[in-house]
Amino acid sequence: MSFSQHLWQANAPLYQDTVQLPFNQELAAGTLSRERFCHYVIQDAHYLLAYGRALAVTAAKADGAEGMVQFARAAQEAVLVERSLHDGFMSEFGIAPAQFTATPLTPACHHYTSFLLATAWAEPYPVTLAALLPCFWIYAEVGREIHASSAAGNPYQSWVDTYAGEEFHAAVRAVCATVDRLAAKAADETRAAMHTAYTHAARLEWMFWDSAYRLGDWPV
Ligand SMILES: Cc1ncc(CN)c(N)n1
Repeated sequence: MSFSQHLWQANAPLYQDTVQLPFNQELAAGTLSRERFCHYVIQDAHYLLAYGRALAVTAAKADGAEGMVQFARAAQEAVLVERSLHDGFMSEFGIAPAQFTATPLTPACHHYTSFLLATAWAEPYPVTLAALLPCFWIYAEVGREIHASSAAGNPYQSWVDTYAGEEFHAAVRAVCATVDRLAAKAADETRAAMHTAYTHAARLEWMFWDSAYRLGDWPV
C-alpha cells in the first residue's frame, strides 16, 4: 500500500464521520438552508485565500521544477477557479463584496488557515504537503459521494460538480504521487510528522463543515 493510502486508511473513520455530517447530508439532499450555505461560502472564500498562499509557499519549497509548477498552479486554481465558484454563489444569494470583507473568520476557519500557513512557513516540504493533502482529497471524495446521491435540481449542484469533477480528482492523484515520492525518501521521523499533519488537517476539515452548520462564531 502506498504512503498516501496509509494516510487515508489511518483516517478512514474520521472521513466517514465527515461525510455523515448534517452539512454534507443536507448539501447532497439540496435541503441545506441558504443561511448555512452562505455562512460556509463566506468562510470558505476566506479559507481559499489562505490556502492559496500556503500552496504558493509550498511551491517555493518544492524540491524541483515539477513541484514548483504543480503547486503554483494549485494556488492559482484555488484563487481563480474555486473562488470564482464562491463568487457565483455570493452574487446568486445576494452577498455583497462589502459583507464578505466585513465578516471575520470564525474560530474554525481561523484555526484551519493559521495551521496551514504556520505549517507552510515552518515545516519541511513533505510535512507541508501532508497538511495540504486533506484539502484536496477529502473534498474530492465528499464531492463524489454527494454527486452520486445529489437530489435533482439541487441548488448547490455547481459546488458538487466542481469537487466531483475529473479535473479536481486528477489534481488529487498528482498530489498523492508527490506525497508518495517524498515519503519514500523521508526519514521515519518525517513520515510520522506527515501522519500527524494529515490527521490534524482532516480534523479541521470536519470542524470547518460542522462550524458552518452551527453558524459558528466567536463566543465573546
Ligand atoms: C475548508 C476547505 N477545504 C478544502 C477545500 C478544497 N480546496 C475547500 N474549498 N475548503
